[in-house]
Amino acid sequence: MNDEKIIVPLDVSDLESAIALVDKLPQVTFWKVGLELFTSTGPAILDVLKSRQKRIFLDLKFHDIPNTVAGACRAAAGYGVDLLTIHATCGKDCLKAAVEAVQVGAEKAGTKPPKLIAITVLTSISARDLAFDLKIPLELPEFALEMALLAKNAGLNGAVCSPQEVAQLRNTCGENFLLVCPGVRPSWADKGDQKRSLTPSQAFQAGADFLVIGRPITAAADPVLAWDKICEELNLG
Ligand SMILES: O=c1ccn([C@@H]2O[C@H](COP(=O)(O)O)[C@@H](O)[C@H]2O)c(=O)[nH]1
Repeated sequence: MNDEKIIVPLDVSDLESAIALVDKLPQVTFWKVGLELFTSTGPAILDVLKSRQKRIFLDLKFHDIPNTVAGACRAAAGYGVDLLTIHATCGKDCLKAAVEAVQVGAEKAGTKPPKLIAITVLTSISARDLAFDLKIPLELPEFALEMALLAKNAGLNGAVCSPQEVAQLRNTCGENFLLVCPGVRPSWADKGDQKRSLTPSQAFQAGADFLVIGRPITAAADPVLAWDKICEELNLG
């Protein structure tokens, strides 16, 4: 295991702040670009990250009808990013269309297709939210597993899941299915809106391939110190 397994989100609203964060943390090799930054500033940040030889997780969480999602996936695959997200709850037809679309988009742009990974159940959703607000009749771990299997059977490369479900998904979906865990919190960090979290070492031990850790680092008084503390706790060099 090494520190390239920790992905840090650039959850800021403008390009200047994003670049400042990237420059403040040169140790970070894998950055996540999500809805806030991409919606406010477009793809410019992707070129900045590529020019600094960073890996990119484009976390746009597509969720729409198959034709629309396929179009978005074709476009996103052309950016030459490493990871791309879609919600598993788009359904089987949509997931299959997305799998084909990333290949087509990447080929047209002459780039490597991104690994397409499906959101199972957002880490900000509790078991109570799922049952009482979303009216899903399955227990949360079972629903997360069903979403991961739907994605796997549709040909996706992996899933995004909470560290609390990662062991079960690893056991069922196998070693080659990529499992990326947000909702990770060191014992000293505030949980914020994350409702199903574990610590970084617990998440890796449970079988995560990659962790997404944002505010414990980016909102810390000293982000470099917070990053070093997490790496130290994980014995990473
Ligand atoms: O289920 C999900 C899917 C994506 N995310 C994203 O991960 C980061 C987490 O940031 P923190 O500051 O560590 O909470 C954020 O960009 C989310 O959009 C998630 O949290 N849960």
